Amino acid sequence: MPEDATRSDDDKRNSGKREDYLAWNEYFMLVARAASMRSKDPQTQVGCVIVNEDKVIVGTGYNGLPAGCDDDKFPWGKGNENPLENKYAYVVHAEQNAIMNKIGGSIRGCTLYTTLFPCNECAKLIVQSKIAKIVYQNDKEDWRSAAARKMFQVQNPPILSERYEPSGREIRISL
Ligand SMILES: O=c1ccn([C@H]2C[C@H](O)[C@@H](COP(=O)(O)O)O2)c(=O)[nH]1
Repeated sequence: MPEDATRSDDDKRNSGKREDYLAWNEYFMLVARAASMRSKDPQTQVGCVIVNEDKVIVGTGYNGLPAGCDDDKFPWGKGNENPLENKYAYVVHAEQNAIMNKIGGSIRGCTLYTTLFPCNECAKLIVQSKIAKIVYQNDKEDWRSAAARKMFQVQNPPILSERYEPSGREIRISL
């Protein structure tokens, strides 16, 4: 029997590659979005992915408490007069976690995908790590992101930042 006779008609017609695969930007932003879903912050969930020049993910993170700090015992609010009772005193930012969690050595030249444009504190670490480019989804456009942009722009070469262009693709995943 010829080998071809064992293949279904569908197989024979579909001899090319799939065309609706995720684009790289969609893929990395989707992973950043998935990471953000681990956050316990009731207001703002941020996810971040660091990708090297070979398009390999070398770090991921989301905003959460430092190791050993119980999610149920530390505050998640932000309106308390006592700074010790606000989340800001404790939360590690998504970008900070992704940088801290990176596998391997240097992340020089990597691209950082984040669901929220980095604040000034994250920007300091991004600059020091020699990350080359930021792809972001949302921007609070406050003084913190302005300070971050200022630090990115004075680098030589500047750290590029690009707003993620939504593709319009909808993904429904049952877990
Ligand atoms: O670059 C950033 C900026 C902020 N975050 C985290 C820190 C907090 O958990 C939230 C911000 O909370 P708001 O209630 O919106 O002020 O986002 C981050 O991970 N990365």
